[in-house]
Amino acid sequence: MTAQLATEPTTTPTAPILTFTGVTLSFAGVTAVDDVSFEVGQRELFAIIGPNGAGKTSIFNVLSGVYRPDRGSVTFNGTDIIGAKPHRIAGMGMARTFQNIELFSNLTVLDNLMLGRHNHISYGALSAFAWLGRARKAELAHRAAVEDIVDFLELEQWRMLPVGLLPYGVQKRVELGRALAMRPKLLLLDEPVAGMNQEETEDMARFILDIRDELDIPMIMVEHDMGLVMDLADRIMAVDFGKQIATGTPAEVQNHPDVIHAYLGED
Ligand SMILES: Nc1ncnc2c1ncn2[C@@H]1O[C@H](COP(=O)(O)OP(=O)(O)OP(=O)(O)O)[C@@H](O)[C@H]1O
Repeated sequence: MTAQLATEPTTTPTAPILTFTGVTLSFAGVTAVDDVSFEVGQRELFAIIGPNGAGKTSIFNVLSGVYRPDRGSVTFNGTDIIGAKPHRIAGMGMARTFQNIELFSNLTVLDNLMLGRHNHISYGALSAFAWLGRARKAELAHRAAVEDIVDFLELEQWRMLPVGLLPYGVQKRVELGRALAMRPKLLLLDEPVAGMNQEETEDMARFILDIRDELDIPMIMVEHDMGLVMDLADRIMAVDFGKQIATGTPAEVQNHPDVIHAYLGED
């Protein structure tokens, strides 16, 4: 991996990249997130688990600025982000993949990845005209960064093909690539292996670990595949009916009586 994919420095090496403190979010009559608190370290793969309707997507939507919580605070890289618009939070370096693939299916892999660079392309039409050389140089740098991602995620054979023609598992990988193209300081993965077969799941697991260990990008992952979560996550938070019921290492969370109860519905 070349320097093209390296992220800019974060606040201090030991400060958490994200703090989520006492957050509550309600929709008419439903408390989707109920006084939830957690922190994510700068090299951490943090997973959020819980049964359907537990509040996982709502937590992601608070993080990425889609919903403003009723109470609580959220800081990202040392900055309070409550009330910030999604594009601003994305511009600060929080990238997200979605449960349902959100790519331009008739554009090629390379073009979809270039769109991920969008928030780093800082020259406007006028400055591009006045500083054509600089703009060209920037364009070349963006192309090089995208080619790095193609190598990293082993997408070479598909790079010039329209995304809509690719197998499902490869499309999910391209979506991950588009998030990486933003040079994120934090990556939110929403069910990264949902709908994948065994082989695709194993490939994705390998890439997620490489992102943490080689690119040093912290991640928050929502995932229903318990085997994957237990294998990959450094720490896990379990939620049920909007409440946080356990937070700890995979072994701690897996054996927690409230987690077993939430999943099995019995003691
Ligand atoms: N926009 C909304 N309007 C009303 N209620 C909502 C809205 N979004 C979520 N909810 C409710 O909040 C609760 C939490 O939903 P959420 O989608 O966050 O759960 P989840 O853990 O992500 O579930 P799943 O695993 O099925 O994706 C549910 O009761 C849901 O019906």
